[in-house]
Amino acid sequence: MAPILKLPIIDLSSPDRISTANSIRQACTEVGFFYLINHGVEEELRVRVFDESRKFFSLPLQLKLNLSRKEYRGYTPLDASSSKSEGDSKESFYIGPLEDITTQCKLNQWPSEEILPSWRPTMESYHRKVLSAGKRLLSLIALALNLDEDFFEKVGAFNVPAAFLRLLHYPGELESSNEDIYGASAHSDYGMITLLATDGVRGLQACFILVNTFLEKQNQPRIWEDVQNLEGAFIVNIGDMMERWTNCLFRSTLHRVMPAGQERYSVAFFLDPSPDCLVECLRSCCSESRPAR
Ligand SMILES: O=C(O)CCC(=O)C(=O)O
Ligand SMILES: [Fe+2]
Repeated sequence: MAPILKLPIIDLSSPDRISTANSIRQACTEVGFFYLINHGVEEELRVRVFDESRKFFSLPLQLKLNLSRKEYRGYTPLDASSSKSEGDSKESFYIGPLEDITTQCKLNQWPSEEILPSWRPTMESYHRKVLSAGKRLLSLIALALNLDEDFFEKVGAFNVPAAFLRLLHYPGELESSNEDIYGASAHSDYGMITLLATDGVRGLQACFILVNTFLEKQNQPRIWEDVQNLEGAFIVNIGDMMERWTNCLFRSTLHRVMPAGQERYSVAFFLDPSPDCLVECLRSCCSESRPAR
């Protein structure tokens, strides 16, 4: 059994924004993971998203394959989700930005209304709500970085945010006893922030290492700790782009999903800046003694 990682709890609705920002700074510099509570996404909506996700993944494979992933939107079956030889035992479905001034909004794929009538409105509603929570969280993250609260808005990160919802299903029964098969093998997320909801089945682990530079990370022994679910909270983690944006002040922490011997569902929301937003070392994160990397 891996030790349990104790994560800080951040209250998105706390009136004391300065102290919340300080807690976020500590969480992001030390672990790169925290729980987010009072985020405004109703429990009832989360339950519906998981219900609809279960319904979709229970459909016959051919129906799911009709929505095979194109332009980062749609269905990825088991075994094809990883390019690594070890393989990840999961299937997934991506939903991209909903409101988009480019053609991107037409790229989303939706299961037919005859088969899953509430699917699209449920996912759209969740996408909008989590995006709104994510933007509010980023205003606190800006404060945590000694920037103006509306910094990310001002630099255009929210013009057309690259906000992707990823529904995940880990089937549980493994066809192989191969120890190299994971639910999701070790990775860091590539973007700004991720807001993750799980069904409570264990499996998620984060890797805690003391150093925080890209090269040094490769050579460190990996110590894995369990990230437990906290009822009603999002598990938030920092991605690689945010690590770079902050000159490696914030950590993009390696994580993975171990097979739990049980079916598992999760829903990740990856919030990245608008593609036209310039990402360059934040002025509050560099100094003479800490030059931009
Ligand atoms: O399923 C999970 O708990 C984590 C998923 C994840 O890390 C990802 O999709 O990037
Ligand atoms: Fe991840």
